[in-house]
Amino acid sequence: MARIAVIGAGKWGQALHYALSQKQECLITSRTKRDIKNFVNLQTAMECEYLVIAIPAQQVRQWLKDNFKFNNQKILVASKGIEASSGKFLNEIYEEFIPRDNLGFIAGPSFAAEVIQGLPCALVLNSLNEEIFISFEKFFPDFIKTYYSCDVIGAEICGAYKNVLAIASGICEGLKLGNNARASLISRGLVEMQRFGEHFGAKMETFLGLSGAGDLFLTASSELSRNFRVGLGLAKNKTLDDILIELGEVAEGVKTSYAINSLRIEHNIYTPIAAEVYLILEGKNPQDSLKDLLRT
Ligand SMILES: NC(=O)C1=CN([C@@H]2O[C@H](COP(=O)(O)OP(=O)(O)OC[C@H]3O[C@@H](n4cnc5c(N)ncnc54)[C@H](O)[C@@H]3O)[C@@H](O)[C@H]2O)C=CC1
Ligand SMILES: O=C(CO)COP(=O)(O)O
Repeated sequence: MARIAVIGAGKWGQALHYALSQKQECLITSRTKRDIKNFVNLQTAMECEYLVIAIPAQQVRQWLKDNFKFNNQKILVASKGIEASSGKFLNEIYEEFIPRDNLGFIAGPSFAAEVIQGLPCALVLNSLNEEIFISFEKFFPDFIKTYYSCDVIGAEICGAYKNVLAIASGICEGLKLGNNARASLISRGLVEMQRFGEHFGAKMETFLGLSGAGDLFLTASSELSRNFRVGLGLAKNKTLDDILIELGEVAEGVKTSYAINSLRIEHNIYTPIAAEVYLILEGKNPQDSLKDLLRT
């Protein structure tokens, strides 16, 4: 009987399933049946001792309410985002259903498209309980190097915030503002997400490591990123609806922009880039955002 299963068979779930199948049998399940080796129904997957959950952040609460039965499973959360309706971080939502000692969170630069080809990558497994890291690290294949961190909130904020900054970077690219502008945007973005994280108790070093700078540099500089491509579309004045239909996959930065906008107002945090991304999603002209960013 397999001990580990991936829940969610989107791009990231499938890539993690490929990686976790290298050393042992790994099951996978999703809402719709897929033609993937070791695809099982949800009930069978849920019987595994170790679960990796890769469903979009905005669906997590409802999915847990409707489907999850806690049976002392150890869980790695693979999603990156903040719940827009409540401004809650994913660890807060999961902890409403599962004891925190059973939870871990994946962070770090990791395009699914490269992981599924077995290309080398480094990930951080974050948990308040180091035993979760010790349990899961042995499942990962040789082409993935895993690191441990106990900074769950820092990892959560890095993974969510960098998606919003990737939208900003895609806009910058789409407007053909040049390499200088993009480097400035990314480095100011890193300072901004660090400031946001500090407010919520994140460790500053997390922002300079794989989870922060690593994932931000990756996502904010490549068309492989869905969030970056949303930015490219916005710069071309496409409607958000058209961009998301064309994308056909989740771009977490969109809803997370709304969550960050509510949190920055509620907690009075200075987040100029995320604020402009939110306004552009609400219809502001990107050129006007640029002028405002250069002025403030
Ligand atoms: N694709 C990537 O390179 C990476 C993605 N992630 C994160 O992983 C999460 C999932 O992303 P992808 O798999 O790439 O997205 P995707 O758009 O490829 O797939 C999303 C999956 O979630 C499932 N899903 C949607 N609504 C659901 C619901 N209500 N209940 C259950 N399942 C539902 C879909 O059926 C689909 O299988 C996101 O939070 C993303 O930020 C993290 C690291 C890398
Ligand atoms: O999180 C990711 C890589 O680490 C994937 O980013 P996108 O969701 O923007 O494609």
